[in-house]
Amino acid sequence: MSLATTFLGVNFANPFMNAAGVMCQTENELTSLAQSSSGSLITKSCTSAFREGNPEPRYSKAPLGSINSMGLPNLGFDFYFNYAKNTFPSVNVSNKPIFFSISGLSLEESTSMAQSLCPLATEGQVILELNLSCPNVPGKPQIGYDMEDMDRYLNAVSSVYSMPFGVKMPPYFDFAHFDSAAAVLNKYDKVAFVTCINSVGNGLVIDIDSEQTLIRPKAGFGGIGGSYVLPTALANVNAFYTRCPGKKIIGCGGVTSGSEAFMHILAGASLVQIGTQLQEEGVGVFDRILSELRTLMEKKGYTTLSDFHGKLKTL
Ligand SMILES: O=C(O)c1[nH]c(=O)[nH]c(=O)c1Cl
Repeated sequence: MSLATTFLGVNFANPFMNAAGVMCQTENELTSLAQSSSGSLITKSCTSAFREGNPEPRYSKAPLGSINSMGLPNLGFDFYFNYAKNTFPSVNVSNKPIFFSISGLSLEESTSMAQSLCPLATEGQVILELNLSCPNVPGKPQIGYDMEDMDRYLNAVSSVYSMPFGVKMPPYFDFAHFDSAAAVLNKYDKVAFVTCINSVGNGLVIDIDSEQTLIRPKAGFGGIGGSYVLPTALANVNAFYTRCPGKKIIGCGGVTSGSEAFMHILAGASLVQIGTQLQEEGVGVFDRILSELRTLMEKKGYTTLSDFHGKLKTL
């Protein structure tokens, strides 16, 4: 029985990692992930400069998951670059790969960061996940919901970034949108993986006792994560898995146990990101879900992920 896998020519001890944004903003959080049982980790989506983010409370647990409107708080590109280049190698006891998330507030900012990151990628130190789906920066619509904008971003980043990279996509809810988003992604061979999904944008969770919203920013509107989004996450994983045959899929959304991880892999995910459940449970979630997935595979007679990867059966 092995949960090891190869992704973009890199070896992973297991398919699990954090979702960008969760437990990955500070050095301590990143090092805690580096020394956890995860197979890899990803840095908080960064902008060129330090960002305070939205007023708190900006994250809340909710009955079936979470709501957040963090507003892209991060320590700035240089911090994460230096972490990945200098600090991470010294704390990376299990030699796990590290992903690097960027989310500029403009095409120029994202392109500039990608260009600066490229040398580290060519040295095999990082894998870029370009975030096209932050729902929480007031006045900045999600790039992934504007096909022409997404095309322009991918064209610009591809022209300065010489290595394979991936994109973090928003959830789509219509076959026409799966088709048009996949058509844009398939124009770019350098887009080697697609991470589905980011939080389901601009939900509203209400506390019936206080009759208030749970978070302060944007009148309480925020990205929804956790069990609420599992069916949408699985659908997006499978929709892009079938529409982008030359690309790998990373699944994100609603993974709280080995069962949901199994579903994501069955739907086509090669790696699996954990967000809300990691935020609520801590890094022990990786040990638990690894054990649960092993037990489930044993029960079904599978010994490797490829035994069931992408093998979802339809009726
Ligand atoms: O508010 C955030 O920082 C945030 N929150 C999300 O749920 N997804 C994102 O991509 C980002 Cl960038």
